[in-house]
Amino acid sequence: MQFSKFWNSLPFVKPRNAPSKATFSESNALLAFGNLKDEISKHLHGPNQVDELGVIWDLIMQIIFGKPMDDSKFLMERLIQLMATKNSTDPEFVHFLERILITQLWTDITKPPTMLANYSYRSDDGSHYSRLERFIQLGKAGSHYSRFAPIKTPLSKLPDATQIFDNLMKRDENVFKEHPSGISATLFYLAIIITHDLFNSDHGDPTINKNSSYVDLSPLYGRNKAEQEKVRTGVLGRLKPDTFADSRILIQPPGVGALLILFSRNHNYIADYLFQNSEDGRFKDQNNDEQLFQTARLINCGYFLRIILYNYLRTIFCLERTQSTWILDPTKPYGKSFLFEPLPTGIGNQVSLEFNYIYRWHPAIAEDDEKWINEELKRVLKTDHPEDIDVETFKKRFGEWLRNLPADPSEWTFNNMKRDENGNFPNSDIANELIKGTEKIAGAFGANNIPLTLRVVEVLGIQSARAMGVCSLNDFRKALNLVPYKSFEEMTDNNKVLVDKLKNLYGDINNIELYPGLMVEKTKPANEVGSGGLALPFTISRAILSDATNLVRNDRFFTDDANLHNIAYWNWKNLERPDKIESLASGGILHQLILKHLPDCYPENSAFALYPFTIPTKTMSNLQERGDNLWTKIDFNKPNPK
Ligand code: HEM
Ligand SMILES: [Ca+2]
Repeated sequence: MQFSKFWNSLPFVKPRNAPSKATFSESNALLAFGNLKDEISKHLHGPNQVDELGVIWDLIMQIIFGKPMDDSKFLMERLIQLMATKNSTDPEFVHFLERILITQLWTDITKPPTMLANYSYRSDDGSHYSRLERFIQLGKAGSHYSRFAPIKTPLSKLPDATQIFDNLMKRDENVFKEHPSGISATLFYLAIIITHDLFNSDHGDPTINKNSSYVDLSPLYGRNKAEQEKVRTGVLGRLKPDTFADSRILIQPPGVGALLILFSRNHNYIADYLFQNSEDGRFKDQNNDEQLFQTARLINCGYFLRIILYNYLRTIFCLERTQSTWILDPTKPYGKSFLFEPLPTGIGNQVSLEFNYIYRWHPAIAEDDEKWINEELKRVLKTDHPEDIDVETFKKRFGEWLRNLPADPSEWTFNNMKRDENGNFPNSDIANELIKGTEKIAGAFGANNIPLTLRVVEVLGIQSARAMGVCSLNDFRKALNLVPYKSFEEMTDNNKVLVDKLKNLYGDINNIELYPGLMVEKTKPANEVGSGGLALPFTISRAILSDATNLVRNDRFFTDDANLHNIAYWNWKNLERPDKIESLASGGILHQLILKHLPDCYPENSAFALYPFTIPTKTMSNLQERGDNLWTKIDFNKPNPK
């Protein structure tokens, strides 16, 4: 309970120096408390006075500071005795004590309830994540996007979307700008899995998100029952070999599919392990496909989250340059305390339109991947010039291509990789894509670094945003409680060329649309601990943290229901390597999947396994910054799996 609310609820306290209005200072609060204690003691008489005051005071402190109660002291019982004896002589005082007691009892139980006895697994389509009957659809696949920011300034006389792309966003030929913090393409392969988990806009109605609003590995497991059934074997909770559900991954650079296959293999490893080792014997029954599948999925999603927190976010914060293994963990419980309401967990989530645009990170595409995508798009869109295709033809041909894929995803392939007789891709093919991804430097954020071949995708994005009434960059900033930009100069860090272009296209700083604005605004300084890992555009760098916190904290399978029973007492150390390897990883987890599921492809101490999200030369210089000798224990050579 908030202190000020509690304070105002007290019936007779008129402290000296108490704050008169909503303003609050801790010293005033303490003074006021002194007064409260005096006031209470006036109502206590006889030999037990001091003792009784102690009982009441302990209870008040427990309510306010959320301290656990030592029930061996029988506080509750003694308070009841006190109330019973005083009721006839001092009813007002007893009324006050009752209020304290009832307040404590009432706040003990979370309202509305945050855990239910059923639905302990992730549903196939993201329904039933919120435990409130009214909200069981929240974030379900096929829902509308939510909207984050209201439109305060109507946008007017907007330039043609192609003009915006060509002037502000297009990567000029042979002018690839490298990422200033040495981030590798592999970091963005993970980012692509995250974004394809959260966003899947319906071409027919872009206000609809065909995916669930939860980080639940839907690229692997599918977005509904039909998709999920296609990737499952129906036996012992296993997935089909090296199979994933989201066909959109097939036109991504092959490293994205390779990374997703690590999670596919990880699922089967977990399911097999549970079947063979379940401590409480719950998987004894060989027909128990469903329970094994669901439990393995919960655990696999747990690995996904851990990799996001311990590898991805740490690299984004540029923490590898320090000896600290700190992570920002949005799942932490924060209970009742002095000044704060408990911070809810597991309440459900629905991603917004605006965040779909916040996460379009096409400037980061590596130079070599750009070439690859261009060839893919030529094939998929049946044209020699994907950059010139119009939006309607793009939707039509992309749709056709998706529909013509084999119905069974275990027959899909990418980058011409061949499955063996068991249906698996060769370890070395998967490893090589990840290794190449770590070798490739990503593109820098900021203006004019989006591959030309994605022109139609960008034009479609800008046009859809207009049709749906997405707000301006400044309105978005206001909604996030960031000061709006006052001038083009401020927004671009005085980049004259950009200022001129923006003036010509938009006229007024408040007229700049959200998405083009995000792609053009100034970026955070590179290589600085805090946010310099990704060196994102200012507004994006702030927004993704709010979004990530909500996504993770509001997912009950990462919080309230992430209990040991639901995951069959899985030991998270299961995939750990020997201590001497773990001590090289700065707390990272991803190497555990790489080394386990791609055996004999990497030396155990390879920078490519331990730090896949920065190019190896950069990993070396980052680690050297730490001031210890960790870097000397790491093998920076490119592995050569066969
Ligand atoms: C590396 C190569 C990439 C390719 C070939 C690619 C391709 C595409 C395509 C074709 C679309 C339009 C999809 C549609 O309208 O159906 C799209 C949208 C999108 N892309 Fe990318 N992209 C790439 C990288 C990235 C990266 C690195 C991110 C961010 C981490 C990203 C985030 C998004 C998002 C959020 C959308 C909107 C999705 C939706 O609304 O359904 N993409 N991308
Ligand atoms: Ca999802």
